Amino acid sequence: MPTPIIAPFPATRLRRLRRTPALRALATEVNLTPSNLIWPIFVTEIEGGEGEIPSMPGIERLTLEGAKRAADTAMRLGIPAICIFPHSDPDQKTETCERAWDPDNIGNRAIRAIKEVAPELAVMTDIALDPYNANGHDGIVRDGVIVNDETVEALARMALVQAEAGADILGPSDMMDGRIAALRAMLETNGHQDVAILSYAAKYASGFYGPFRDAVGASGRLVGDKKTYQMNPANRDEAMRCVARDLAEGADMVMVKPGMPYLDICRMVKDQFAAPTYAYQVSGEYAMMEGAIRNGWLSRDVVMESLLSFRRAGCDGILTYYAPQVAEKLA
Ligand SMILES: NCC(=O)CCC(=O)O
Repeated sequence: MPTPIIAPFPATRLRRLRRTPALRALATEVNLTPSNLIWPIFVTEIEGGEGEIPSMPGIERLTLEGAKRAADTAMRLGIPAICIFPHSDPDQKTETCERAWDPDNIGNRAIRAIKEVAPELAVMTDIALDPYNANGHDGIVRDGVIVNDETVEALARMALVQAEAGADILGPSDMMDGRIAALRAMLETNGHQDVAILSYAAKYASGFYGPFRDAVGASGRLVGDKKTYQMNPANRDEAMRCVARDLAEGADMVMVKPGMPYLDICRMVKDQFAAPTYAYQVSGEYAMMEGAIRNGWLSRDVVMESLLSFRRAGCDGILTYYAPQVAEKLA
């Protein structure tokens, strides 16, 4: 970091450059544009499953038709990517999770539906078994243990069908060891060498995911917690090891998740690795802000402020449920 030279007061008056909007514009250090945004959406296959998610006011689960409309909106607003999260039929969730690699599962149908109407929009996916797992875990559970290597094989199959359905960016969010290498090898050997991987590299075991689990219908299903695979919120060095490992295994981009409570990690990752770095402003962060805004306790300006904090922390982009609202404002 360069050391700023400060002449003694009154030669230096830092307020000079804050005096007018024009001067403040000239002295602005980071910006936010729609191209910094990835928009996570929930797509349901359940009859009547669409509509507002109570713990995420203003956010709806979409039908396939709704997902196509969202894709049109993203294109119109200059949002470069949509990320699909499936709300799948609870009766078809199993302990073996085979629907995760069914080409006709709701996630893969949504990829194809979006590509049909907006082929230029980048489609990102989620790679983890939880939407299709009877016990709500991201991996296969045997005798109460989330088994790593068998899960990684399942994730690689899931990756292949998503690539075949037309995904541009795969988002492994499972936190198993060795999954990036396995996905990369699966893509390379099957002619999908140009499909990108945005690794959920530093994903913490966080209470801020609560509303997301309501959104995808996983609440109440999870047996135990995810602490044997997601990271301890107390750890920083471990995040660096996770990111280094995922980049070395072939990740093209990396993510820190959640976002606002982990801005220190975002900054360290960007400084250390200079790779495309993203943060996920997760459902609980959305719920906190939106709940307070709707109660009149905070002004809506906090949304932009929160997103600028990611840019200041070095993030190239942000996954945020506020993407369309913010892009509309920036237009
Ligand atoms: N893989 C997605 C999550 O685990 C949660 C995201 C959120 O809470 O918004």
